[in-house]
Amino acid sequence: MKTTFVVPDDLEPARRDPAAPAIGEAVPPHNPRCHGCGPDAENGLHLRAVFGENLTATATLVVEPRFEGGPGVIHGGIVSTLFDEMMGLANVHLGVVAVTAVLDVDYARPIPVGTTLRLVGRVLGRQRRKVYSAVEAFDDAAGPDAEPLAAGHGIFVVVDPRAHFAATRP
Ligand SMILES: CCCCCCCC(=O)SCCNC(=O)CCNC(=O)[C@H](O)C(C)(C)COP(=O)(O)OP(=O)(O)OC[C@H]1O[C@@H](n2cnc3c(N)ncnc32)[C@H](O)[C@@H]1OP(=O)(O)O
Repeated sequence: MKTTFVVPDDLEPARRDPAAPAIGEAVPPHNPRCHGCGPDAENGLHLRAVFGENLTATATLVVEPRFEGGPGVIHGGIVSTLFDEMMGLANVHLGVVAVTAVLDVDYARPIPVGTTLRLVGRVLGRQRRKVYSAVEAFDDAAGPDAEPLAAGHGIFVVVDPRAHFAATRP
């Protein structure tokens, strides 16, 4: 991976919220209409992630023809959306609401339509209100030791959801 994103070396450890659903359980959608994970989003991605060990969240997704960008390959904006969402879902381990401030994506390989992606989001650590997270996308058919097809990083900022969405919540 060739990203220039810098993860600070003085991150504070992130702690799992004891009230979060157990490891192995589904990550609940944070908004039923969310384009990434919402079951009610008409044309959404409908990501269904599961909580994993070490502050991870994992999901699989088939790259459908409607996700095409270049001929026969996934649109880069879809990868960005998947990455934003998977890191956001991993952050649910922490029991906070954190919105994306920075999203960095390293598109390492073309991803053909029809690929089953295995997506793994992970919380790296915290710095005050900032949550640093990372994400990788693998070809699920390529086995556990395969290199990622794409990888990303994010900085999420913890907000008070009532105040943050006060003006926009329907
Ligand atoms: C609800 C869960 C959803 C999960 C999945 C989906 C995630 C999403 O897609 S969220 C939607 C996209 N994101 C947004 O709409 C956010 C829009 N931006 C904002 O609302 C604001 O800029 C916000 C909240 C990120 C930061 O504003 P504010 O609350 O005033 O924070 P502020 O005090 O400026 O900064 C807090 C810290 O974050 C840092 N920070 C803020 N923005 C950035 C940035 N762009 N780059 C780097 N650092 C940043 C600040 O430097 C500060 O760090 P430090 O502690 O080191 O001083």
